This record gives sequence, structure tokens and C-alpha cells, in this order.
Amino acid sequence: MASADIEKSLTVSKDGQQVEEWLELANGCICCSVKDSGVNAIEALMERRGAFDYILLETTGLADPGNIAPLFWVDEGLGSTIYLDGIVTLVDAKNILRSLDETPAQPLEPHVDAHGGPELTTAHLQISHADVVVINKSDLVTSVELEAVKERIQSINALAKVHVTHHSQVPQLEGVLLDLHAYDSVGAAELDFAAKGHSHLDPTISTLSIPVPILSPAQLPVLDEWLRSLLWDSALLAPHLAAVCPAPSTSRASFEMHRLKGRIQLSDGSVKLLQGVREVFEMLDEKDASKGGDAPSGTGLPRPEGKIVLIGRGLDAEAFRSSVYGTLGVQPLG
Ligand SMILES: Nc1nc2c(ncn2[C@@H]2O[C@H](COP(=O)(O)OP(=O)(O)OP(=O)(O)O)[C@@H](O)[C@H]2O)c(=O)[nH]1
Repeated sequence: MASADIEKSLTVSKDGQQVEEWLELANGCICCSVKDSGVNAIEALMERRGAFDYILLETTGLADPGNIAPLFWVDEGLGSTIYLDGIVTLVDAKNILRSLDETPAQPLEPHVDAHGGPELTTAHLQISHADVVVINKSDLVTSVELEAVKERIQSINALAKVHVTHHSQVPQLEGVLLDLHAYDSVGAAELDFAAKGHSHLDPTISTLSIPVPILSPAQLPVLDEWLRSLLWDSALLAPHLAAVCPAPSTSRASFEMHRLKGRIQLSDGSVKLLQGVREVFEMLDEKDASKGGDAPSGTGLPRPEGKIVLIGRGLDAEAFRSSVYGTLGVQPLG
């Protein structure tokens, strides 16, 4: 399936004209290649044809965005001229609930679906990794059906912005489908929204929000270790169990991580932003504190805590919270 992730080559709209380009890659497609060659190919293309305003990659209906996003999520230090702006998933309001409940015709790749339990469908993967979900064909469903679709989507991915359309008409492109900056900023408001509930409306995937108290800079490496264990080893660090059971101090749980975002408030007043997709993650400095760190509306007070929001499979709220609080050695919040 990986080789079918990119449907077309690369379609570029320039001066009102659509230009289609094939990328020349060693093994013939973007998704099978290593990160650098995909990015290099696009940079080479831009050198030949001039810089583009946007690059829109349209995948096939079977694509797993978690395979593709890390290829274009380029480390700032590499000085690339392109960056991953965000992932947009188009949902058909009439059929999405059936798609989420169906048994996949083709088994998903084992590393994606190592969990067992309720079926993980391609629709789940495309919604769980999305930064924006456009619910189209809204004219073909009743308002009650539309509400059920919205609730199901938000229970899977409470971080994504949801737009309801017919014939895919959006009021504007900027900020709705383009210029999302979904990977270089993490607003406090979007995390607050995602924290509203941990719904199990969808049996397969859910969004989990964990409030994190103000940390000292010395606690950051500990948080980093917790994240590495979570994302690289699929293991929850469990230091609070160490006294009873000295080794191993991790508990291997049956979960899969798809997306992660967070804001960590530090005692020196600075803010660290967390971004992750599958096993790739980064911790960034918030460059412009006025961007997302505003106080909860009306209080005039600084935000008292940070937050980590996780999207994935088998997220046991109690286990995740006690693991992170135990690892950091802080009192549980919320
Ligand atoms: N009623 C209604 N029909 C729509 C809407 N959006 C698209 N359609 C119709 O649905 C049909 C399929 O639309 P496409 O845009 O080709 O769908 P698609 O997902 O791009 O199709 P593929 O890329 O071939 O998979 C066309 O006849 C559209 O006119 C909508 O919001 N409401």
C-alpha cells in the first residue's frame, strides 16, 4: 500500500495554470523514499521552475498520512525552503460513518495496526492524522446525521479544525486549507478545545488530553525521556512501580500513537511546544509568546499549566496520566 500513497505526481498551480510535474526519485515514488530525497526532489523542481506559493500533494483514497507527513516535516536545522503546512482530510458526510465501521478490505500494514481490538480503517488513519477535516456533501444528510458525523470525527481527533461544506466550497483558502502552520505552532486555545472531553464515541481511536503543571527547565529531559519511551518503544514509563517491581520500570501497553501536540509552561516563563506524528516528534521553543500563550479569556492571568494532547489507539487515560506524573515526580492535575 505504501507505494500507492501518492496518486498523482505533483500538481502545481502557477499564475492560474495547473502544472503537473513528475518527481525523479531513485525508487520511483515519494512515499517509499527516504525523507531527504523527497524534499530534495521538490527543492530541485523549484530551482528549475521558480519557487511555488504552495505545494499540494493529493494522495490516493487509501493513503496513510502518517507515512507521508514525516517525509516533509523537515528539521529546521536542514534549512529547507519547504515545510509541512498541514494535513487536510476530506470526508464524505453521507458515507463516513459506514467507512469507519467497516472491516477493511485490505489489511493495514502490520506496523500501523499492531493493536488488535476494534477495526482500524483507512478512514480512521486519515482523520486521526488530519489538521483540518472538511465534511463535504453536507446537503445529502439531515442536520441530525451531520451532528453525528461531527461528533464521531471530534471524538477521534479533537485537535483538527472541522469545516462543513457542500461541493467543497470553503469561504477562503488561507487559514482554512492553506497556511495552516499546523506543525510549527501549537495554540493554547486548540489544546483547550481538545481537552473538553475524552470521548469513546469511536471504539478505535480517541483523543486524550493531559494537563501538565509548570515544569522547571531541569524536568525537560525527563519529559523528553517519557516521550521517547512512548513514541519509540510504545512503552509507558512507570517509575512509581519501581519500588514494588525494580525492573523493568516500563509497562508495555497495547497502544498506538498517531498524533501529539503540547505546550509546556516552564518556571522561567518560557514555553516549549511539542509536535509529533507517529514516532517522530520535536520539542520547540515558542518563538512568539503572544501567538498562543494568551491567558484564558477574561481572567487576565497567565496560564497556570501546560497540556499534552495525544491522538491514538488504546489510550487509557488513567495509565497515561499516572505514567507522566510519576515520571516527572509531580502531583496529578485535573
Ligand atoms: N450533492 C453533492 N454532490 C457532490 C458534492 N461534492 C461533490 N459532489 C458530487 O459527487 C461526485 C463525485 O465528486 P468528485 O469530486 O469527483 O469526488 P472525488 O472524491 O474527487 O472522486 P475521486 O477522486 O475520483 O475518488 C460528483 O458528481 C460531484 O458533483 C456535495 O457537496 N454535494
